[in-house]
Amino acid sequence: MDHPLAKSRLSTMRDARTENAAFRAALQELTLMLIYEATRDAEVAEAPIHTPVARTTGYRLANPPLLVPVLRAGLGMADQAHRLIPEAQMGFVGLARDEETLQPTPYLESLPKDLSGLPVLVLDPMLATGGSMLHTIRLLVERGATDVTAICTLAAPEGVQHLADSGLPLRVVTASIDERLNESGFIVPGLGDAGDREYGAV
Ligand SMILES: O=P(O)(O)OC[C@H]1O[C@H](OP(=O)(O)OP(=O)(O)O)[C@H](O)[C@@H]1O
Ligand SMILES: O=c1cc[nH]c(=O)[nH]1
Ligand SMILES: [Mg+2]
Repeated sequence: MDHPLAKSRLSTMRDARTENAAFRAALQELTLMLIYEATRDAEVAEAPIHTPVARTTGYRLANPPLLVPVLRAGLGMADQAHRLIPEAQMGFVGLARDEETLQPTPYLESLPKDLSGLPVLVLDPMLATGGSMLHTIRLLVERGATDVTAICTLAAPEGVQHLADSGLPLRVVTASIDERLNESGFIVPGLGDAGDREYGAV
């Protein structure tokens, strides 16, 4: 997504001087824009409605998606996404990346059993090596999902390539593909550890 307002919110998030509360606020506003972009081609159902003046056609999402925030950092996107799509169901995945191996360690999985026919929007601000997103998407595909969109505020080229190489059915909506990963697996220039910047260091 390329939009001046998205760039402005992402810059607030990147700025090391931005405190937790302002970081969460900017993430919420950017989430609104990313969800708006991700649902641009969503199927709509029509039904006749009456305005105070005339009869016209009303629209709603034909097949509301499942929202899946990846804890912790994705939790900061969940309420905003739900506000935009209140009829959506929500599932949860909890992962913490091992600082040495960079592999995701799963600690929570709360998803509907059957996802066939259901579009899924995965919410995680960061796509770095792509390991956490791939783990999450595999859980979804195992349950029959065939239409998965990863919503990330920013991504590393290495992570995008990792997802592309997986051959899994997915697309990525992001406000930026940054330069690279550094030797510690952090996105450069990035914004640091998204979970810590939302909620404090663990
Ligand atoms: O693409 P990857 O290399 O897998 O890295 C991305 C993951 O790292 C962050 O979570 P983290 O493990 O820091 O957990 P947190 O949200 O609890 O801080 C981020 O929110 C992603 O889930
Ligand atoms: O730069 C990064 C990489 C992984 N996870 C984060 O929160 N930030
Ligand atoms: Mg983190």
